[in-house]
Amino acid sequence: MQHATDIIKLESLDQYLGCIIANAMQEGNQVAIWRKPKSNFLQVLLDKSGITKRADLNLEELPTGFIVHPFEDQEDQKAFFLEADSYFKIDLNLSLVEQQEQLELNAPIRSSSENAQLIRQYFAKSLENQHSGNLNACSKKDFIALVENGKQAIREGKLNKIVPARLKKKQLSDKFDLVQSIISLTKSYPNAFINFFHIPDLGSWLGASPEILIQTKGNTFYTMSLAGTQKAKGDNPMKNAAWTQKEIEEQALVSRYIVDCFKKIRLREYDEQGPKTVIAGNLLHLRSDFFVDMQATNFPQLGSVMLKLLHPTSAVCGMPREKAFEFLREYEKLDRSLFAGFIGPVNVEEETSIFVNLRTARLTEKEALLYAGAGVTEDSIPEKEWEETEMKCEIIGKHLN
Ligand SMILES: C=C(O[C@@H]1C=C(C(=O)O)C=C[C@H]1O)C(=O)O
Repeated sequence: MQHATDIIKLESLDQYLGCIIANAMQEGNQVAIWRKPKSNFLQVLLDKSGITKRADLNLEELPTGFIVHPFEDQEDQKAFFLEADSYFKIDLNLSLVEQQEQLELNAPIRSSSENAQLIRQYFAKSLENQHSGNLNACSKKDFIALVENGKQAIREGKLNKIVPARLKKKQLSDKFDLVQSIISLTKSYPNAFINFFHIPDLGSWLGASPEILIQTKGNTFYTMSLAGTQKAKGDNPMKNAAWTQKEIEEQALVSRYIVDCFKKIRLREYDEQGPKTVIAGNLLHLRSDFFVDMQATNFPQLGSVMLKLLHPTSAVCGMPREKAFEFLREYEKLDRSLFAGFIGPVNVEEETSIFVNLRTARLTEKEALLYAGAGVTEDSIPEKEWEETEMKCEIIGKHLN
């Protein structure tokens, strides 16, 4: 660690963060930066090995790190894993000087605009050679046809629910500054999991996920079912929210899916709370919370067991899962890549918090790729599902300037 006194030479937290990210990229390191919901800390983890590692999903046995798993099941049943060669956190409520003892600065000091330029150079130039699947933005007409197709499959009894997704592209302006985007996301979405990660082989992703896939902390296991979407309106959007039967059913299907996973492993003692209305950016969702005491139920590895059973949940894929997956492969044709996969810190400060990779953007030198899906049931109105994906894309899109 370089002497903390150098930190005094920095003007702001933004400049500090820029120095850390730019340097990590320049050195070929993998980096993950996140801010957990309702937290004041930006957590920073660097893997300096230069190797893109893969790890088993036995979370309890993993060292401190950050896990990244694509939407699609992996043949080797492993995930990408950044191992913490360096880990520290920044208190967003304190000045740099007040916390200099806790911070690292192994980076040359550059101005914020130099950092922004440098960071951008390390975003992928083009994705064409990294992808076998479709990387085209989806038109409104095509998405509506896809939703109609899904409704038809539901009417024919092939599916109960399907979650088609689409890709939207947004040009990045010359003044795009990753650090400004990260900071503005942390300020705008206090309830979200704000994340940025850069893995040279996988690219650079920035997101604000509202959805925990699994969390373990002490003896408590937690998961949630999150579905049903409407725009937050008025001064007191939570109070004004009224849910239709379509949304209530859509969310209930996700809860049922979670309970079915518990049943598979004969876990009977869990605490289910909700559903209640929650806010994510300018959207409202319905959410139920599930808690399990891992000690009382004698399930110390519940985090790993449930991770393997839950992903992909019917909130991002559909139900029944296999049929929904086949449907998406045939009709959606999108290479979802890491979108709707899972990401998050593993065994960091004795806690594992893995989120569904939603409300996310893949950053390339010139443009951002935004991904969003919408839960379709028999009663879906295709035009409204399109609008829902537009709003979901905007959650990240409007912070990329
Ligand atoms: C698929 C997405 O979100 C999921 C789908 C939702 C829905 O269909 O209403 C709501 C929350 C998420 O579980 C997305 O953000 O792209």
